[in-house]
Amino acid sequence: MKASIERAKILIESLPYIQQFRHKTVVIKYGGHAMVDENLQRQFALDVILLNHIGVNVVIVHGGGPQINRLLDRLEITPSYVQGMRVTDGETMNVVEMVLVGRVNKDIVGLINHSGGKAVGLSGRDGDLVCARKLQISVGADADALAEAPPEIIDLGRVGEVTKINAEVLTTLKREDFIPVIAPVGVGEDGQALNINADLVAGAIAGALQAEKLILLTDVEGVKDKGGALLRTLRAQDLDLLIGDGTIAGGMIPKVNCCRDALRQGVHKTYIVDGRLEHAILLEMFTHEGVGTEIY
Ligand SMILES: Nc1ncnc2c1ncn2[C@@H]1O[C@H](COP(=O)(O)OP(=O)(O)O)[C@@H](O)[C@H]1O
Ligand SMILES: CC(=O)N[C@@H](CCC(=O)OP(=O)(O)O)C(=O)O
Repeated sequence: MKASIERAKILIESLPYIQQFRHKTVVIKYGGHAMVDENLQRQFALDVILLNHIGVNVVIVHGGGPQINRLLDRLEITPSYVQGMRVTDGETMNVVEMVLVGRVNKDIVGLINHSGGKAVGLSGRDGDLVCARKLQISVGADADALAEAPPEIIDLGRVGEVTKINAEVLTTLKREDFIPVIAPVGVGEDGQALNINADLVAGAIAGALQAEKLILLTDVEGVKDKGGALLRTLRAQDLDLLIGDGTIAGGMIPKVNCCRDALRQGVHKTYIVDGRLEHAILLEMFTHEGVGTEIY
């Protein structure tokens, strides 16, 4: 009986959070590195279903970088990245779309539905949900180079940046209480597929939906300082300094930038959380201490 009363108390402790998040939109980015094993994937699906059942509008955007690399490896294609973005030629684009839309997306949808939820899989090409243009990045001259050397424009191939989110398809799904699961492949101006970093898609969708929260699940406890200590909070205006001095690097750069953009677009709160933690989403949303790093 004592244990049952304790369980009831825990449920009651969640009440303020349930009241706070009911009817609010929460966008969760499920990174490829966070899809560690079947047990964790099941816990992720259960967290999402619970949120949906208590009236939270959950939208999932997933990645799948490591999963793409496994197939590229079998095809003997060597992946390459510039500033955390995959260089994507035509053949690589086919693999990206096959893996993200055909495999990873369907696995997540299958898991949620098999566990009692109602998920629908989409890519950014469905209903022109994620419109994009070709991304061109410039790599500045480094500190040792001549000051007048112009920055080099790098062509990443079929890599996109989001230009517009057509959210009608998401509002239609929401009316029937479906959980959208979105693969980060966008539609270019020529109607062709563009490969977009999943963090950037999640941020843009959170902005378009004016989400209450954007939660990025990854494979570290959160953003760390130079000494490797977890930063529980981080001001958006301090990000450039930390990127400039190399404290924030690699795949963490698009993550923090997408949190900053999302905040600018009106998203209320943004978090970078360790997806390797069981029930990471519930811990972040339903505990006073929270987990991971909040960027505000
Ligand atoms: N300051 C930092 N704090 C934490 N992680 C960092 C930092 N700078 C760079 N990283 C790296 O960013 C990685 C997360 O990015 P990425 O591997 O692209 O994740 P995902 O696959 O989840 O999108 C971490 O595993 C870590 O190696
Ligand atoms: C342009 C670009 O880099 N696209 C990413 C899309 C998948 C992704 O972002 O997956 P994670 O979140 O698991 O890293 C890629 O091709 O890997």
